[in-house]
Amino acid sequence: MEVGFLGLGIMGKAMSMNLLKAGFKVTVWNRTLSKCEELVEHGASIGETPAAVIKKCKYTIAMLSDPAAALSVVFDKGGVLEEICSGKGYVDMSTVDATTSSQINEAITKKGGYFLEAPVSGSKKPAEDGQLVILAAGDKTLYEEAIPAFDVMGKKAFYLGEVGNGAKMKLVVNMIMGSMMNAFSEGLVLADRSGLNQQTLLDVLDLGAISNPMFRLKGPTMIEGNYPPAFPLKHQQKDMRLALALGDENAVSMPVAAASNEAFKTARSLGHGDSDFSAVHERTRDRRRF
Ligand SMILES: NC(=O)C1=CN([C@@H]2O[C@H](COP(=O)(O)OP(=O)(O)OC[C@H]3O[C@@H](n4cnc5c(N)ncnc54)[C@H](OP(=O)(O)O)[C@@H]3O)[C@@H](O)[C@H]2O)C=CC1
Ligand SMILES: O=CCCC(=O)O
Repeated sequence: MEVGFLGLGIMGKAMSMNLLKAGFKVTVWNRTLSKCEELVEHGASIGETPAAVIKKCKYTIAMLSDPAAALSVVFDKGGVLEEICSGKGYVDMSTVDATTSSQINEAITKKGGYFLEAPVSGSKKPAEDGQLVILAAGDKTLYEEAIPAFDVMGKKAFYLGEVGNGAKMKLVVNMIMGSMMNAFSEGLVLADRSGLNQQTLLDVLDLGAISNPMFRLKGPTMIEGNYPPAFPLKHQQKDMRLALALGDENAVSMPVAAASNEAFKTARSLGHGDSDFSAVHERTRDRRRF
């Protein structure tokens, strides 16, 4: 199957590589062209613009940083809308808000194309291992046609109904994750400052009811003060911001998420935006501030 792929960041690179390895013919595009090289070495072709990729492929997947990027790739010059037409499917797997997804859906369907949003749970390693959890919503036919690709990229795909539901589910999940990360970070600092061994705290947590893969994976590197980017902090803060906006729309009070968003914003302002989101720990343990 011939598939287009737009956006070769941490996630897009791993996901498109898996498609190539599984035998898909993949045409890639990335704003920074040099990121296409490794994919080309593994057999991918390059499209010069998003429009060129759409023209060549029946199905195109996008994995872009945020709503501004997702909209730009569709609506700007050389964008998806220039070539999308009847019989072509566009699957946006970026984490965006429901309004952005709906705008893209409307524009694509107006031109005869069909659209699916399909944000994912799971980070760099699950993307490399084809173990993502896919939260799809939108055109049911396109969902069914995308299953062979979803089976390569993920371990489970959910179909959640109308466009917007995938985006909302993803934001709820990441809002919980971001709040958990802040509580975890505060716990590590509290243990340390009150004279406890942080590794022992990790061992205790791992044996109890709140044991989870995130604490297990991030705990040791947070203790070391090491934050190699798997999920960039700037994207986690974007997700907290979008989740809080969803809370506003639905009059849901979320003081824990709001405080976590402030912590991520502070960490961004301290220069940790491109580090892993666990670098919010640098803000928590900064003695000059707290
Ligand atoms: N990393 C993770 O663990 C996870 C991330 N996500 C979500 O997936 C998406 C991608 O994440 P990730 O791969 O980590 O992010 P990266 O920052 O590594 O990659 C972002 C991609 O978006 C492109 N991009 C950014 N702005 C623009 C623009 N204006 N026009 C065109 N392209 C643009 C970048 O191009 P360029 O190379 O030129 O900068 C790059 O290809 C995000 O929505 C994120 O929230 C979801 C699950 C897990
Ligand atoms: O959006 C990023 C999610 C990261 C994860 O699920 O581990």
